[in-house]
Amino acid sequence: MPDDARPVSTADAEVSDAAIVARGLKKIYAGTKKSPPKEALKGIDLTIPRGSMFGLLGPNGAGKSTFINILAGLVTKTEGEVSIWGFDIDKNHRSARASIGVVPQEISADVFFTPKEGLEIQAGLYGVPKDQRRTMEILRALGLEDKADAYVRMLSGGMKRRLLVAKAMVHSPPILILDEPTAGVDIELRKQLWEQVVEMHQRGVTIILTTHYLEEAQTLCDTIGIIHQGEVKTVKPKDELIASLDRKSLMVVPEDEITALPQIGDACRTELRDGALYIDYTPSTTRVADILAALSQSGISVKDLSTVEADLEDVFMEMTYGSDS
Ligand SMILES: Nc1ncnc2c1ncn2[C@@H]1O[C@H](COP(=O)(O)OP(=O)(O)OP(=O)(O)O)[C@@H](O)[C@H]1O
Repeated sequence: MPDDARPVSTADAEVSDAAIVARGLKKIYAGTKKSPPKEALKGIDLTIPRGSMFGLLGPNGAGKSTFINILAGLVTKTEGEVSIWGFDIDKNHRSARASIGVVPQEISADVFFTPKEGLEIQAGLYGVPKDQRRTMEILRALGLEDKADAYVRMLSGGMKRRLLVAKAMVHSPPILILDEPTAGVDIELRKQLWEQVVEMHQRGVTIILTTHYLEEAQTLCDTIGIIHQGEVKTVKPKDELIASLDRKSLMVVPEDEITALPQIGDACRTELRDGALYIDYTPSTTRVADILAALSQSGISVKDLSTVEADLEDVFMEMTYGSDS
């Protein structure tokens, strides 16, 4: 990657410090006789920090694949600017492209080559000189060393996915993008794949992933972007995002059976389930002490209690389905 291709005159220092920067990015797919043009991205601004494990979330049709395909050079943007690792995708196309490895959604493993041959061919396509290739090292990192010379058709589904990750890494890009890498993969294989991705992240690779499994994003990602109907709804560190949802739930196990719901202020929603009392409240306006005082006034003695934090799923619902109305 030539150093002189780095942006020097760009006033925006953020561009050279970020893994990905998109500004006013629009994509309008042309219409056909049967369907009108589709504005899949409506001028999005998005900055993905270097070194992050970034989760790009959004419901079906939100524009995630369109965004990723623009980064991968598979879809042409209609308007706006994008830089990858500081390289503008129009002005420095080759360096921008060399800075990312993309793991596609679909398994399209080439059955005619062994994993080792497949990686060598991919490295050739990226112009990696023979003496700089890391074929066996990459296969080892992805737990495929002993399958280096196997027929690809003999590999399990999980191994084929890991082979796709290996192929995306042949040119040692600083950014790895995984588009729904675990859709339809069973839990054990998903775990294995993530272990390897986490290891790559620990070695310094910036990871960007889209997934439908919010639990996965919550466990793995440090930063989350939510995209909905072609617009970025939010980008925040995960913990901040979850905390920003001013909602918690208190579960109270009473000493004696509760027959009527107690009155606990207007801001709280109460519900009886399986003998326990669930109280949803907004931590910014209601203190747990006030709730406990109200319970005591209603003659309820508390045997046990625990709080349940909001999770990414709650945030996601609020940012997407909540904003439809
Ligand atoms: N080639 C295309 N031609 C026309 N419209 C398209 C094309 N590709 C995608 N779209 C439309 O653009 C919008 C965004 O699609 P995109 O695939 O980017 O969403 P997504 O968030 O990746 O969804 P999913 O999670 O289902 O993959 C959708 O309304 C989709 O129907």
